[in-house]
Amino acid sequence: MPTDDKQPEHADVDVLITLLDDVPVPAYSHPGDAGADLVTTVDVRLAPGERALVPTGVSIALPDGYAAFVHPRSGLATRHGLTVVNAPGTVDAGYRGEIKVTLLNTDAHEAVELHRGDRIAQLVVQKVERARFLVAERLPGSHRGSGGFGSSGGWSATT
Ligand SMILES: O=c1ccn([C@H]2C[C@H](O)[C@@H](COP(=O)(O)OP(=O)(O)OP(=O)(O)O)O2)c(=O)[nH]1
Ligand SMILES: [Mg+2]
Repeated sequence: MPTDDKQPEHADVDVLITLLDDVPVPAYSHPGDAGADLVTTVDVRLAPGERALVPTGVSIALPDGYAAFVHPRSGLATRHGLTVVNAPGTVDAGYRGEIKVTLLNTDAHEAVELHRGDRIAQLVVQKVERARFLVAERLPGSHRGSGGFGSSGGWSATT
């Protein structure tokens, strides 16, 4: 079993990983962090409004009952408007391909330049429930009912 100094001393789950490139094992920056950072293996330049599918050089085998979610990094989002189009991207337990990140430059004016090795997103490993969907004639009542999409107010935007 490969080991890495940066791996947390106490982990909740072991996840097998293969490194498809010369990249670091995804690491948590601080104890207690939820997301382990993923890097890009390529240089990318995203024009305003442009998106790209960016390889990370890692593939993983999650245990059954887990999924991993590809989240944006808040610093890149705040400073450059860089986000993950499908945030959070879902990595299924059965997926053995390379994890990729669909980055989007939401900035209206500035291009974003990323270089090989830059940390571009973070991977959150979580337990997930699988549901059995049971078709019913009608659903049990609830306080919310069918209200949604701003039904609780607190919305000052006008169109
Ligand atoms: O940000 C992401 C999202 C997904 N994936 C990989 C892992 C995931 O298990 C697979 C499929 O993702 P998803 O189910 O979201 O995509 P889809 O468009 O429904 O494709 P598929 O028909 O293959 O399920 O793609 C990534 O590498 N990065
Ligand atoms: Mg799918």
